[in-house]
Amino acid sequence: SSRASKHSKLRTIVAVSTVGIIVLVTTCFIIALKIHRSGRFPLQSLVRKDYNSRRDKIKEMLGNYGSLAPKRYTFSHLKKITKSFSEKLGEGSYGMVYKGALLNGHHVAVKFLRDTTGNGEEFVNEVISIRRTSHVNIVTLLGFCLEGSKRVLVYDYMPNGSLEKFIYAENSKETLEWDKLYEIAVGIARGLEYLHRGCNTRTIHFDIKPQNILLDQDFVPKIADFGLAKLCNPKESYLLLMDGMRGTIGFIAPEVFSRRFGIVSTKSDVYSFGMVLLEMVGGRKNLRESVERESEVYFPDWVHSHLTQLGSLQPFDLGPAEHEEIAKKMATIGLWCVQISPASRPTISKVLEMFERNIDQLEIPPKQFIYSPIQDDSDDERNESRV
Ligand SMILES: Nc1ncnc2c1ncn2[C@@H]1O[C@H](COP(=O)(O)OP(=O)(O)OP(=O)(O)O)[C@@H](O)[C@H]1O
Repeated sequence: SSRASKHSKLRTIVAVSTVGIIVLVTTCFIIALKIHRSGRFPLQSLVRKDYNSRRDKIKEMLGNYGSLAPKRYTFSHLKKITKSFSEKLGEGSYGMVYKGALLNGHHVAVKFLRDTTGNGEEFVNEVISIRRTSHVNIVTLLGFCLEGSKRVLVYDYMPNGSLEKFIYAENSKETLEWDKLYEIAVGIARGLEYLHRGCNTRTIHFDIKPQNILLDQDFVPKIADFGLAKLCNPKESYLLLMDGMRGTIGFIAPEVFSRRFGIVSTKSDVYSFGMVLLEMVGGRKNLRESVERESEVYFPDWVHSHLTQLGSLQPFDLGPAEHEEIAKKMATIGLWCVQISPASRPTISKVLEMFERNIDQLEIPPKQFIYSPIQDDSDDERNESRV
């Protein structure tokens, strides 16, 4: 019987302690819930404080630039102005691009960035710097959206799309006249000169190619995708650049790939610009591809030998003499820009000077051997920076 009474005592103790623990846990839960509801829960206020201080910081950063600051859009607003992202303009290495119309009717291109780097403040800093890079030949960034992991840029919409469409046009309606092509070439060079010399910080674009030259309603060229390499994962962007080279051979300057020097400079942009010029000359009649396919001659070499041996660009059917002059001028400047050694290439300001001259005042550069080893001209490059 003493064992039975011990058992019953033990059961009582266990029951009482269980009830005690349940009461204690419930009480703690109710107290925590009350504090939470009152908004005085310390952890919650810490999180809120941090969120508020980041929001205030971003507001302050934008406030410092007054009307020059990029506009901040909410995601729901972007959804509304793009009619729930219904009109896709395309997809590039940085993400999807959709067409939208602001409430005042102004058309915009809304670009979703994927694989972005840095925190919100770093993102806003870069966005401010892109916005401040303002020039008639650079696509205008109007604003951005930053909500959680969503990072979106809002640009002016360019109704004539990219230069690529016109260079390789099959349809004669989409072919641009030589004087228009020439104006576009000069416009791109002006935009590049601004990036290299005119804006607050010397800037290398890294990815000048016809797809990144957009045309407004009057065919004024605007350099696009400027500054994005800094906003998105750099490793990824670098790999994408390499893809770009494979896809559109020669647009990335050879030194960008040189593991030996790893040096890029404003002259790397000049190289890409030269390739764009040559594409404009050769692509207009879709000649480049047929030259390379039929003769296996690298197109810049083909242009070089025609200019030096024949003094003309036959078999182009260039029409009036002034067209031939424009084509020869663009080709000659293009050849100077694609010199293998960055030191032999002109600066972009020099390129603009060359555009001012007559064709007979322009020398044809020495022939280049694209596969020859790259010289170490790192001393010549005062403006260089490392990849
Ligand atoms: N501001 C804009 N106005 C009109 N169309 C645009 C604008 N920005 C981009 N697009 C179009 O959206 C598509 C995707 O552009 P995006 O710049 O993202 O990629 P891309 O330049 O084609 O390729 P990559 O990013 O690899 O250089 C392209 O067809 C481009 O012409």
